[in-house]
Amino acid sequence: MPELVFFSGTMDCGKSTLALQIEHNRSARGLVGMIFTRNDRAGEGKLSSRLGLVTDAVEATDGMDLYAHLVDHLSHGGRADYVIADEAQFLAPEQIDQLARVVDDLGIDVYAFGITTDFRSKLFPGSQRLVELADRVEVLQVEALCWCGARATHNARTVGGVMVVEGAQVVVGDVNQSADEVGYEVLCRRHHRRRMTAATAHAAALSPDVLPVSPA
Ligand SMILES: Nc1ncnc2c1ncn2[C@@H]1O[C@H](COP(=O)(O)OP(=O)(O)O)[C@@H](O)[C@H]1O
Ligand SMILES: Cc1cn([C@H]2C[C@H](O)[C@@H](COP(=O)(O)O)O2)c(=O)[nH]c1=O
Repeated sequence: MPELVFFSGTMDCGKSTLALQIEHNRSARGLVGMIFTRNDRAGEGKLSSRLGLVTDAVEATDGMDLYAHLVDHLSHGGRADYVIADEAQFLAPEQIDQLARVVDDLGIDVYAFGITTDFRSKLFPGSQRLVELADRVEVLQVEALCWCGARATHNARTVGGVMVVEGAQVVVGDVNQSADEVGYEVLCRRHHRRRMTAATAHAAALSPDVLPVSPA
């Protein structure tokens, strides 16, 4: 049975790498995929991983009907044995419905990859719809870690290393950004709730308030 599978996890846990591996393994066996992406850091129409691999993809723009795109492709003699959708959190809920229709009406497997929640721990609309519709939700096996060593479950947005909680839901960016840039850091829930990033934890550890005081 064809499936809609949602591979989810925090930022930097290997989702795009897995998407590229699935693409590689299938194309090595002569299968042909249709790859969608949206707002990849490498630029429009790219699916990239931090391991340095990148492939061309179809940019899923606002209002684009992904089901109609597939039907048009197939009816013009194109082939699609499976579909990959990376950065699926950025897709509109209607586009997730269209991907479900690809599975049900065209009998094609769809593998979607994305982060579930934003920097405020709120579901992205596209991810919410995937959780609602997917046949399976798979959490990636490679755990991203919080600075404290616990499993990272949340995405923090940072400015100069300090966690922020105001701003637009969508701001394309990366982890390990330099000091003044807007960036992201993955944290465990405890430290996300306390807004404690690696930089602020380090600063607190250096503060005289928390240093052990030797008796005079
Ligand atoms: N220099 C490196 N050496 C080995 N693994 C790396 C290196 N850089 C990144 N990675 C791996 O790549 C993962 C990020 O992969 P990526 O597919 O870009 O993540 P995602 O799409 O989930 O944001 C990291 O969690 C890590 O496992
Ligand atoms: C938490 C969060 C993330 N984003 C952006 C930042 C990146 O461009 C992508 C995630 O990409 P990755 O391959 O999973 O690292 O999402 C955002 O726009 N808003 C957020 O709240």
